[in-house]
Amino acid sequence: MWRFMSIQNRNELLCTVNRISCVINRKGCYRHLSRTSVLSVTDNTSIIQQLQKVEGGKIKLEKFDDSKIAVLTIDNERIRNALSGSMMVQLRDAINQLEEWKEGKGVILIGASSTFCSGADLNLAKQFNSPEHGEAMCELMQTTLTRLKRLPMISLAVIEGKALGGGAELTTACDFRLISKNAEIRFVHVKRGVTPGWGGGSRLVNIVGRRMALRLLAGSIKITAKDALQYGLADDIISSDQVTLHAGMNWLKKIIDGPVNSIRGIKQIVTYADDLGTDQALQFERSVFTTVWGAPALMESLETKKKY
Ligand SMILES: CC[C@@H](C(=O)O)C(=O)SCCNC(=O)CCNC(=O)[C@H](O)C(C)(C)COP(=O)(O)OP(=O)(O)OC[C@H]1O[C@@H](n2cnc3c(N)ncnc32)[C@H](O)[C@@H]1OP(=O)(O)O
Repeated sequence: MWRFMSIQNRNELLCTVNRISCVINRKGCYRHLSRTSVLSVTDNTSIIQQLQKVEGGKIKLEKFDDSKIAVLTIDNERIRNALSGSMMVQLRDAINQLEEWKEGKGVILIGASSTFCSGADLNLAKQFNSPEHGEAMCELMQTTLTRLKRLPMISLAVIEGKALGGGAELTTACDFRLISKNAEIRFVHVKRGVTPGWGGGSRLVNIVGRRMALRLLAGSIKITAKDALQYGLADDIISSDQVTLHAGMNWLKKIIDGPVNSIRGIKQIVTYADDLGTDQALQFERSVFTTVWGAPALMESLETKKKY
């Protein structure tokens, strides 16, 4: 449960989200005071260490200081960018780094080698098939993806090729989705006799609504680019003559053109509104506003008549 706590002083706002306490400062940056699990207190450390031993592939994080956009690449070409155990842990570590990147305004999630992600590595599912392993993997992935969704920068999934099972779930952890003309998203979980477990089921309801989510999940319906746009799952289609990463960068740059404090503040306001009741969200919005009102970006724009 989210709990607004107090304005520390004019410069800092202290709040807690479940067991995570964070402080938001005048620059719109936040830092965690503690990083315990968002969703569970179960100590799954040893199981996560076992999962981590299922190696293969990598998660690459690049931060571009000029555009203030980071690119997270899912790279496990041999098995169509399926996530090995070590990649799940690397994804968590990359989110740690992004939380510390105070200048960042945007983040792109993309797959290497012209495809997005074919879900969890099925070899991992074969080796670690107990409910305890399922619980530990879900906790790791849900916590990581919840933190991705709540980053104070705007996130975009750029989908080329296939996003299947857990791969489809990953796309739902981003604020926006761009999909290339021939790409496909499919929640294939029922075909494997399972359900979503990385938080994608719950997030899908928020994105497309309850009835459409039921259809897409239970029916394991193949979602083309055109369908995704029509269902509100994608925000735009990338035409075949465009390089997908460039198209994603250009699309995102238009949204994050404003000053860093405003962009990060807005993302946090929207995140809180999404997770809190209206009263708390309004209170939080007011509190973030006090960190930008009278701050250098506004004063400079008043002084020089500059518009961002
Ligand atoms: C919580 C998430 C979790 C869940 O609970 O649901 C999951 O995500 S489970 C995984 C769900 N995903 C799938 O079921 C996708 C399975 N893969 C495919 O359907 C196809 O491979 C593909 C992704 C459509 C690509 O087809 P194609 O281009 O024809 O290539 P191949 O089929 O020949 O695949 C090449 C190579 O990759 C291996 N592969 C693909 N996906 C996975 C995966 N998820 N885990 C492990 N390995 C995967 C595939 O077996 C081939 O290997 P080789 O036979 O050794 O060449």
